[in-house]
This record gives sequence, C-alpha cells and structure tokens, in this order.
Amino acid sequence: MSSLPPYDSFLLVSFGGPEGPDDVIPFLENVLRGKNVPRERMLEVAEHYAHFGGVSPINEQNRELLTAIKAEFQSTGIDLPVYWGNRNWAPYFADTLEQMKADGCQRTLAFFTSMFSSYSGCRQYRENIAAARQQVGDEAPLVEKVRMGFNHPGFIAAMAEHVKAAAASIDCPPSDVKLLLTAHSIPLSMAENCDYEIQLREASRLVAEACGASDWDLVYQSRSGPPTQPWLEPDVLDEIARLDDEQKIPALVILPIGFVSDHMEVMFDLDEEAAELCAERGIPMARAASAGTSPAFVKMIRSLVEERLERVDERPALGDLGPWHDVCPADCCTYTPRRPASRPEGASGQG
Ligand SMILES: C=CC1=C(C)c2cc3[nH]c(cc4nc(cc5[nH]c(cc1n2)c(C)c5CCC(=O)O)C(CCC(=O)O)=C4C)c(C)c3C=C
Ligand SMILES: [Fe+2]
Ligand SMILES: [Fe+2]
Repeated sequence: MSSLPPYDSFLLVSFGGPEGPDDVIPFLENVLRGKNVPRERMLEVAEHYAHFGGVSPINEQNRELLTAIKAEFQSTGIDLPVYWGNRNWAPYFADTLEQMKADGCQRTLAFFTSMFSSYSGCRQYRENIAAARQQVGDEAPLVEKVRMGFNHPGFIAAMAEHVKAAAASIDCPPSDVKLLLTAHSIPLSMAENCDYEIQLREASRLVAEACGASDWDLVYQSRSGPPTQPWLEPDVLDEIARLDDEQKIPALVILPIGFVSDHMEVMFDLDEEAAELCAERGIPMARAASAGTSPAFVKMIRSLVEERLERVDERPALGDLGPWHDVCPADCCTYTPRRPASRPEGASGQG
C-alpha cells in the first residue's frame, strides 16, 4: 500500500514576467542567469518589453487561466485548491510552496505551462521546484507534474480552432493558406537531449490534419544565443522570406504552437516583426491565438488532473507517440550549457 498522502492541491507552474518598467532588467537577469547569451541580446529584448510599457501580459494571462481552471474544477467536482508559482518573477515557487505548507497541503499536482519537453519546460522546472522545496524545509508539499499534453485531443482541438478562426479572418479556408507553426528556438545542444522537436512536429502534423491545412511547416522564433552557437532553425522571418521568394505566399497563418499564451515573444516576434515583413511583401497574414483560456485547453488540464486522481481510466492521446510519461525518467531533458553556469545547479533562472 502506498504511504503517500492523496493529492490535495493543484499548482500552475509558469515562467513569470515583468509587471512594470523597473522589473524588466531584473526579470531578464533571472531568465538568463548562467546562460551563454550575450548582454547585447538581453538589452535588445529589454527594448521589446519597454515598447509595451515594461509589462509582459504573461502574468495576467496566468491569472485568467487560474480563474478558468478553478471554474472548470468546480463544475466537474474536483475539490482541489489552486495555486500558482513562477521561475523568473513573483509569485516565486518558494513563496507559493510556503503558503501551501501553511495551508496544510502535502501533495500537489502540477501543470507546467509548457506543452513540449525541453530542459527549460521540463527538467529546469523540476530543479527549481526541488530547490524551492529545500528552501521551505520539512513538510514542504510534494510536487508531481501531470504528463505533457502536446498530443492531447483537447490541445490539438484548441489549436485547430484557432487556426480556422485566423484563416477566416483573412477570408481563406485553412486548406488554402500556408500554415507556419512556431516554437521557441533552443540550442541544438539542448535539443539533442529531449523530445522537443519530435513532439512539436507531431503536434503540428495533428493540428494541420485537424483543420485541413495541407501546406504547413514547423519554424522557430525568439533565438537568443550568440551567432556562433547553433540553434533550431529555420527562423520564422527567414522562412517567410524564403518561401515568398520561391513562390509568392498567397495567404499566411502563423500559429505559436510552442507557447500557451500570447505573451511578449509572441507579440513582438510575430505581431510586430512577422506582421511588418508580411505587410512589406503584400502577404495577407493572420496570427492564430495561442491556447490561452480556450475551453478545450482548460478541459485538457482538467482531464490530465482527472487521470492522476484516477477518476478516469483513459489517457487520451492522438497520433503516433501515445500518452507521454507521468514520471520523468532520470535522464529526461538534461542540458549542460557549453559555458559553466554561474549559479549552482537547481538555482532558478533561464528561459
Ligand atoms: C537556452 C534556451 C533559452 C534561452 C536562452 C531563452 C531566453 C529567453 N526566453 C524568454 C522568454 C520566454 N521563454 C519562454 C519559453 C521558453 N524558452 C525556452 C528556451 C530559452 N529561452 C524554451 C525551451 C521555452 C519553452 C518552454 C518553456 O519554458 O515554457 C517563454 C514562455 C513561457 C510560458 O510559460 O509560456 C517566455 C516568456 C526571454 C525573455 C529570453 C531572453 C532573452
Ligand atoms: Fe522531460
Ligand atoms: Fe525562452
């Protein structure tokens, strides 16, 4: 018989973002601590944030997601209090776990706002949480993540709906558009040790199939490394230019499949830069919304929780990869930056 206490709470695990101009540099220093990213790139990204008043929409979007999750749990009889903690900005994990401990939580189910496995979206969160639990000390709640939902029917349905809506906004059926699905680029040395690309390609294929878009490609954005370091390619802007040079793009839909909310990277890289490039080239373009609080996405989160509460037997997954693991194997999503990190392993910080 298991000696573990039953799950008694839910934790939304996320990235965090600045809430005003004075927060931007300390936030970016948290994100990039120990990373091989030139300071000029950090200052360039700080400009993107400054352009939007120093406020990233990510925290507000997470508050909205928490509200939607609470309502979904309530309407389906899941009686778990809901908490939220971040890697790079308040509320930080240690503060949230302290509060949870004070509230008597012993074992929590966590949903990470990353649909795809990478060091940043999987292992680093687990390291951050382990460090926060140590900080909280005895009786810090146990934290167990739900499985990655990249091929869950709820996520695929939400993404396909958003592509259809975007295509409709430029008066085109999805079958007639070029569909570019974008994700955060990562160093090849990180990509080698995780299933990021495989999962992204599979989810992209499933979304394209679900909305009837036959002409699609997976591309990357938000690269931050020095030019000497290889990162995943092609870059979204380069690919738009290349495809349009090769054969004029009649209509373009861009879906940020790699991000669950329309935060700064989406607003700057796609709504500003890609939109500008398309306008210059006369390409009709619509950016599809990320998952956000789409009902299908919120139901997916509930469904992943229900699995772990053993309220249901099924573990829904579309396509060829099957339901992802609940418990990460020891070597899941490892990453050794080329240059040694300046903080001990387990410390917070990085995209
Ligand atoms: C070495 C890899 C990465 C660097 C360097 C990096 C820099 C960087 N990132 C942001 C902002 C965001 N990144 C987000 C997600 C994200 N970032 C990486 C990798 C690096 N980022 C990955 C693999 C991912 C996807 C998985 C994940 O952690 O979510 C996000 C979205 C977070 C969310 O919860 O939606 C943001 C925002 C900045 C500003 C930055 C430095 C210039
Ligand atoms: Fe992993
Ligand atoms: Fe990042």
